Amino acid sequence: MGSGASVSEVSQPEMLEAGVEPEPDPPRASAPAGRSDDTVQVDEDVVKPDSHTVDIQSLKSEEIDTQREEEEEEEEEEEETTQTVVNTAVNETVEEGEEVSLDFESFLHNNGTLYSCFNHHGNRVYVDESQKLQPFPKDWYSQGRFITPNSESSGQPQTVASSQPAVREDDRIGSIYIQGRGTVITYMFEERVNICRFWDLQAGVWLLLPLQWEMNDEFVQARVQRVMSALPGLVDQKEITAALRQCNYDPEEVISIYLAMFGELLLQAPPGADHNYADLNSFRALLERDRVIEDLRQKLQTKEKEVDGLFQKNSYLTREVRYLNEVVQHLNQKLAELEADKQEAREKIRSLLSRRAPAVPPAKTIIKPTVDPDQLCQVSRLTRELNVSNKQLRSTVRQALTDMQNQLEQLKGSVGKVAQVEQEAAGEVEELRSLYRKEAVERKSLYNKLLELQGNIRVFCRCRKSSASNSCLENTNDQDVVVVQKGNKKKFQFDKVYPPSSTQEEVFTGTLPVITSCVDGYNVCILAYGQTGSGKTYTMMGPKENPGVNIRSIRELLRICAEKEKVSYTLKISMLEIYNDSLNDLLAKSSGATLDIRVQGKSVSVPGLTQVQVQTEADILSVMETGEKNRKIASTKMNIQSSRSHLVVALEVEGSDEVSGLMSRGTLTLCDLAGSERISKTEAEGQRLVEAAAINKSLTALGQVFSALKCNALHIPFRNSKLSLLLQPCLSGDAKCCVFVNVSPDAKDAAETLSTLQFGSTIRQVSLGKATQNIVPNKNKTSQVK
Ligand SMILES: Nc1ncnc2c1ncn2[C@@H]1O[C@H](COP(=O)(O)OP(=O)(O)OP(=O)(O)O)[C@@H](O)[C@H]1O
Repeated sequence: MGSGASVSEVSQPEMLEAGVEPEPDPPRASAPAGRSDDTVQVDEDVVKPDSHTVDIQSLKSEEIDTQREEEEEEEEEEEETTQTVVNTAVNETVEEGEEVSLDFESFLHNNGTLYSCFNHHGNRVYVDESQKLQPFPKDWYSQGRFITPNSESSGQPQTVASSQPAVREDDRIGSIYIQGRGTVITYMFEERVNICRFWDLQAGVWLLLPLQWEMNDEFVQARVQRVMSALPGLVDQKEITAALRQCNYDPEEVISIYLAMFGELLLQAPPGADHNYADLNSFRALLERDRVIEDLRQKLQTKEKEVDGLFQKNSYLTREVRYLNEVVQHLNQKLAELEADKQEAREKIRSLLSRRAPAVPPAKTIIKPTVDPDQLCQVSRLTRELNVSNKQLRSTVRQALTDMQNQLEQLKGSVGKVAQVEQEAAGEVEELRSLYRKEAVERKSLYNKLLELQGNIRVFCRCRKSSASNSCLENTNDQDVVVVQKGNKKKFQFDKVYPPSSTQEEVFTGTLPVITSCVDGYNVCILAYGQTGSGKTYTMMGPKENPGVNIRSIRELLRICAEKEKVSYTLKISMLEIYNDSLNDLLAKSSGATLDIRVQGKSVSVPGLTQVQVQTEADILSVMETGEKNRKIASTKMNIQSSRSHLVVALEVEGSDEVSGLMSRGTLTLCDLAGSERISKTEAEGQRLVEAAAINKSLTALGQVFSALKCNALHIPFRNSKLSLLLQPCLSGDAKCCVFVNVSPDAKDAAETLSTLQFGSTIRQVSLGKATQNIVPNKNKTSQVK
């Protein structure tokens, strides 16, 4: 709209950008900040031809007609009313932050005089020759015309009606019902700079429609849904609405922009579809990190393949060398044999020659040769042949030796090259590994930051199933639960509210993120709080055929451990119960010995507590079964009910990373608290009274710890009970905690339900300090993260 619109038009986008919802009160008309002179001082500079209100009149001409009729009916009061308007306009002073709407116009009288006018709350005044404000006379409407900048430039004078800009076909006029405000008329301007606005009857101007209101509009909702269905990874409806505004409510344009920015990542729903990222930038950074890690992993795989190829080539060449060595050896052997043959032949010749030349008889004695000349010829031929073959053999062997030597030299050269390439590849692999380690650590820290943003303590409310027709719970939705007690209603908010119809699987899903953290080396605790019979044991342990959080979280933990091939994990389980403020080891071979808690600095331990090393789910189930059995035997012996004690199952997870050489140690503590109940209500006596008092004392101490954490007290009273002391590592700085507050929907339990929800509400306001990872370098490994 025009510059005559109120200051609220300027301030609204700032509110929307900051994600602040405006007050539901209708905006009041006021002067724009820094333009307080608009109210009274009318000088030539300020009073310019302007028709900012005219388009409004065209849209709402009926309203103006009605207004005029009313004015005629009140003709007697006209003088007085107009005078009041003038006085108001003249005397109006602008307080800081107050809004005034003034619309400036020029009126050309048929007598040729141009008057500066302005309109305040539907009342028009003009500036007369002596620069004084006068009420605009009614008969002047037929004695002149209002001039707009357009009509001036074209030189075509216009009537009041014809100066109103037409509403284009593409522009959309609608209405929306806003609670506390009624139905407001909305208008979506086609120009990109202008966004959804509504007509404020009171202020008489078009105001920006707050983003939150706009999200209620069916037209906008349909487009938001279109974007969300095309991009399941995009979950922030406010962001989508803002993007739609920027794209002139064109969902296809929004989809193509997001796809161009984030690729196909947004085509898949984020892990945990009910997950709402508090900080979309963290989510994007996380996705970006994942992409980098994936690239690095692929690079690492390529390099490893290259190294494998080189190793294969190397072993092939080694085999070749070995074969050639064998050939050389064989040829040497043959040469030796030939030498021996040659020697033998020589011997033979020598013997033949000696036989040919016998002892010389005395002179003149003619001795007939004893050797047959044919034989001799044969021998000499043989000798010649032998000599020739000997020469050939020598040259063949010499040639073969030279060839082999050459081949050996070549092989030596390529082996050297292979070694060099291998060395280079090993260096690259090491570099990639260190990058991978760095990225993995960074990813973990980002994941952890995400959890920190969501809060290190998450509180869930689970409503038990009920057969009673009277329910004290109503209006439950995803995060809110309302308790009705004696006609009074009280609403509580939690990270998630599980209605009676929720399944064990759905309830477990809420705890998934913290289980991943336990494997990464954080102390993690899941505990159930609530009155007796509200479903704590059902939530934590559950029946065998439909197990609860305990078994499911252990299963998930084992699955994550198995997934990490390069990390070897050692798991140890312990089980204890706290009855009447004393600790009983449920896995001890011999019963009876009570345990104590030792505190050293920040570490809390139970000396003498049995820890059993486990590997599989079956191992864990069998250990837990033993613990449960021991708990029952002990409770029967002492004539107590097992549910009158707190049960604490702790699973210690120690990981050793082969690649990074780092050691991590996290603990998953699963705690089924004894039922909170009022002694007066149960009318407990004797042993039962002592138990109830001990339970209440320990739960009160736990409540005091949460209250102290809530107000960041310097002293946190962990030592007030064994329960709170034992849970100290799960509730102080370096832990992540999920608390289930279990409630009964029965009307008769309304008081207990209310107090349980109040307890849960206190916990929800606690934010633990920054969680720290229990990671140390593995002493057996030399490599560490740099
Ligand atoms: N969500 C549920 N669906 C079906 N049955 C349930 C549910 N929650 C609780 N129950 C049933 O209600 C009864 C009481 O539940 P449970 O023993 O878990 O209560 P509890 O809070 O652990 O009590 P206590 O403090 O005495 O140990 C059990 O029979 C259990 O099977």
